[in-house]
Amino acid sequence: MPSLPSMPRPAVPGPRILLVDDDPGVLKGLRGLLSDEGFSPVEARSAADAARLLDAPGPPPALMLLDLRMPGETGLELLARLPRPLPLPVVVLSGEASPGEAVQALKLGATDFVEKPPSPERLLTALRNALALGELREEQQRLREELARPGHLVGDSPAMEALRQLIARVGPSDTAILITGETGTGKERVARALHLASGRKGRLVAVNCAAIPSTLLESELFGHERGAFSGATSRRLGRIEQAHGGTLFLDELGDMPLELQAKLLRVLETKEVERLGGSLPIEVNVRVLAATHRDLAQAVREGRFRQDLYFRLNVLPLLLPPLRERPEDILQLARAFAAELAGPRTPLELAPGAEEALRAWSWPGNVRELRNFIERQNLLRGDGPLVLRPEQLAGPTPLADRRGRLVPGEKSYREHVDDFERALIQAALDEGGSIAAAARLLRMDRGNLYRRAKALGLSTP
Ligand SMILES: Nc1ncnc2c1ncn2[C@@H]1O[C@H](COP(=O)(O)OP(=O)(O)OP(=O)(O)O)[C@@H](O)[C@H]1O
Repeated sequence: MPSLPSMPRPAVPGPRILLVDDDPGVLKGLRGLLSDEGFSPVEARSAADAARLLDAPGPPPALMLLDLRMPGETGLELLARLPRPLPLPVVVLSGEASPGEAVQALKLGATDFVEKPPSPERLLTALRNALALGELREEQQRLREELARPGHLVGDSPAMEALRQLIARVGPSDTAILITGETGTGKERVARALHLASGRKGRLVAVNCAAIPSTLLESELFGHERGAFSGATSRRLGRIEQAHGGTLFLDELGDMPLELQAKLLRVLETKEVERLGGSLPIEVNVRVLAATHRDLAQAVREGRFRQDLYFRLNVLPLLLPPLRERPEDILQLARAFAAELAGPRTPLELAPGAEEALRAWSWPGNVRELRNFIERQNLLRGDGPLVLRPEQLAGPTPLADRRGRLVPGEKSYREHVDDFERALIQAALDEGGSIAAAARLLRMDRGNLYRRAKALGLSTP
């Protein structure tokens, strides 16, 4: 076969750089330098011209190189009136006489400044760094928006991909679903995603069966008529009725007392609920989602969980793997939490070894622990960048070491207190073997202990 003559490949246009300078000589020099380096320069002879170009429809240039001293509106004035966050990264060009103005420009959001006349190496380095930072910020903004979407699950690991597909498939059905997985793996978030995928018009009503004392759980779920028991001064709708037309999410179902399990099974089978003290069953249309970090099959064998309810809920089991089994998700989640907590203008930086340390850490509190970790580092950074370092991942201070040497600035007062509290609660959980026993050991309210343990990233027995 005759070979085709080779066609010249069309050049891919490089990033568009908006050059703003009133001096035609400077513009000419910059244009030559940047074109040779593969950029596509766009020129403006005044701040007003630049503002017009930025207002034009279509995506803005990738970066603006802005002279500060110009007749009419100055570079600083232009910078000050641009929307926040800045629509593009800005590097300023400042004459030697204007270091104060350069500092002012940085305060107004410019990424860097280069003195005039610029050395080509310095200028190109500044442009490349600013472009890289701009890309990072865009990525942060995208992650932040993703995380803010209710029910959105961050993570591209095969396990998360499979989970997303499963949610899309089973979300729209009315089948009850049991979501299992260690503490903090995202069970509640998955429940939210399932509710959104269901298209049901009603609300998602969540009940945490471990946080509500068992004596109150029944009236919380089923509601009561006036006078049903002492203190029932008026009729109250239970959570099951509140979820009518929507989804009832029973979190920590493994902690539901056996008698209530029987009542719940009846609701699932008859689609009716009876308020405490009421005489008539009320029809309800609810989709039930349940979650637990316990091994329910084991609980069934031990007689702590009803087998019939387990079978009824386990038609579509959905298992969330622990974070340590999907290390590909760790960095992506960390970046999403950083974008959420520190804002898109403070990208997450990783010191050498940090990525390895993040992947190597066992994350016993899973995604919640990772989020708490990023939140802590964000609080500690003050005005500085959000940098993760391997040594920040050293485990909680053991109780016995709490009188160890203090390293200046290493940890805040709050972090020391959290470390101490974490170790104390962990010790009580180890000793007691259950939330109730640990709460007794610490003479603490059970619900309160449960919430503190969660907040500190501990898994509860
Ligand atoms: N894939 C994910 N993407 C984004 N955020 C997540 C993801 N998984 C978990 N999270 C976040 O991590 C935190 C813990 O998640 P969640 O409360 O859903 O866990 P859980 O498994 O229900 O925990 P528990 O068993 O302790 O009740 C929440 O802030 C949640 O938004």
